Parts: sequence; structure tokens; C-alpha cells
Amino acid sequence: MTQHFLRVEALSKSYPGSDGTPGPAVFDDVHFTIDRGEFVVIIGHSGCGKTTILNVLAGLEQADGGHVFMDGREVGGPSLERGVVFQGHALMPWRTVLGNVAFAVGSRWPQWSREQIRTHSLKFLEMVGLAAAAGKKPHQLSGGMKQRVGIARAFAISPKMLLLDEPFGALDALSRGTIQDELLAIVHATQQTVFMITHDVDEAILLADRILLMSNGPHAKIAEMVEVTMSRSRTRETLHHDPQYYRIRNHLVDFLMRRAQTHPPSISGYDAHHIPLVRPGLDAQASPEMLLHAVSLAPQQRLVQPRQNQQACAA
Ligand SMILES: Nc1ncnc2c1ncn2[C@@H]1O[C@H](COP(=O)(O)OP(=O)(O)OP(=O)(O)O)[C@@H](O)[C@H]1O
Repeated sequence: MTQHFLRVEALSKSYPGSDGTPGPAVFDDVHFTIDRGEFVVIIGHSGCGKTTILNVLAGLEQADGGHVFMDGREVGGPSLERGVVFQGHALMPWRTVLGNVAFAVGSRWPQWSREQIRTHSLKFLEMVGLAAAAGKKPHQLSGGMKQRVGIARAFAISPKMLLLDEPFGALDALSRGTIQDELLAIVHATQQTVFMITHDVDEAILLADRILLMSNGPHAKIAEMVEVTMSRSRTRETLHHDPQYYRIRNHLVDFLMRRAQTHPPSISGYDAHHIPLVRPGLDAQASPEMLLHAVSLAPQQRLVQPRQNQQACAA
């Protein structure tokens, strides 16, 4: 049997309603795996449970049912083996940029000397172009710079896995693009295993090896997996020249606009243990009309579950 680096089995979670009684499962019967060095992105409408899943992988939250195994061991709580980057960068405001990274590095390798910690931290600040800002405090930085510190800090502890929860969601398009490029360069250089949440389908296609499509809650599921079959050396500049890009994008948008509302078990042949893997990029049958439709959709729509589902989720 193949040993996957990360194995998620039968995960489920519900939250109590306002009257304290258990609510319906936000998601249940969630199964997926991630291989070492793979970059996996999850997309789905707001409220379907993506952040909850990421928090369970991080060990920050407990699932009601199911298991997460990483590198052969069950995840039971937070650990420096996993680096987490949130949309809100969570920097310590009283520490400098270098101090924020050095604190994490010192916690990871308590036996290291001050000089070792400093040199190692600076190396990662350099990778995100922030060596010159090492002495600044977080309030002196732009949003993009703060997010870079968060990324440098997460990589600097050499985590076995990096968990990114919409890390670029609050950034303007220009900063977002630059940091995406930096992230890709570091991920490729370090062969880092990554699980990331985004609402941006273009970001998903640029960064991911595989994209998990999550259906709407309650009882949300991983409905399908999309393999990004374009060359891993793709860049923001070249992405749009590849016909595969439009096919993949169209497939993702079609899922979010139309198919996410369909409850997967009602799809004939659906098996939560064996999620269908599709390669729309290689589907040369996609009509020019479909491709045009994909291009004309706004690139960074924030996708929100239809109202009745959100209420059902919160009920
Ligand atoms: N601590 C909590 N207590 C009660 N309900 C919660 C809690 N955390 C999350 N929820 C609910 O669980 C559901 C899933 O939330 P979650 O944040 O995981 O979704 P999401 O898919 O990440 O959404 P978004 O894309 O908007 O970040 C939502 O309906 C949310 O209101």
C-alpha cells in the first residue's frame, strides 16, 4: 500500500447552535491524502469548512470524528512540525521583524546559539526580500511585508508541512502576485509539502499540483480532485498562454457556480473514500465557447454559499 505523507480519514465536525444543542455536521466523511512535496489547494464556498479542516491538520482544533496522520503519526495537537500562515499575519507587535522570526527559530532549536538563530532567521528574511527591514516593528510594515514575515517565519522552522489559510487574501493584486512568485520559488527550492486555502481560482491553478473541490455544507464533502497538468515551471506571465489554463479554470468556476450545491452522495457512483481525480487541462474537447466563458468571468470572485445553505450551515 502507498504510504502517503498526510492521510485524512473520515473527518467530521459540527458546532453547537445558539441554543447549545449540536448543530448539523459542517462536513463529514472527508478523506484525502497528500504526498511529500505536493502542493495541494482546497477551494469551496465560504462556510463549507475549509479553515476548520486546516485547523484540524494544524492540531489547533479537534474534529468530532476521524483521524489525521502525518508522516506516520497521528496529529493530536499543535507542533513545530507544521508551519501555519493565516490571512491576519499574527506577528508579535513588540518584536522586530527579525525578532519575530528568531523567536520561532529559537523555539524550534532551543540548543542553538543566538548567532546561529540570527543567521538562520536572516537567511529566510532575505528569501522574501526583507533583510533590510529586519530591525523594523510590524506597525512600520505594509500588509504585504507583514505577510512576508509570516511566510519567512513559517519556512524558517523547516516544517514538515506548511498550512496556508488564504495568506494573500488581504493584499492588493500587485503585492499578491509578487509574493506568490516568492512562495513558489521557496516551495520549489525546499520541496515543501503545502496545504493551502484560497478563494482565487487563478492562484489555485498557478500554485497547486492538485486542487480539492469542496461541496457546500452542511455535510460538505470533497467532491472531486483536479490535477493541474500544466508544467510545474509555470509562471504568472506564461499561465495565460497555455490552453490548459482555460480548461482548468473553466472546470473550477463551473464547479463553484453550479456543481458545488449538489450533494456529492447524490451523484451516481460517488464514494467519499475514492474521490474522482480529473484532468480537465488535458480535455482538448472543451469548446472555444466554454473557454471564452471562462475568460469573461471575474478573476477574483469571492464565492459565497447560496443563502439558504449558509443558514442551514449556521443552524
Ligand atoms: N468556533 C466556532 N463556533 C461555531 N461555529 C463555527 C466556529 N468556527 C466555524 N464555525 C462555523 O463552521 C462553518 C465552517 O467555518 P469555516 O471557517 O471552517 O469555513 P470556511 O469554508 O473556511 O469559510 P471561509 O471561506 O469564509 O473562510 C461556518 O458555518 C462557521 O460559521
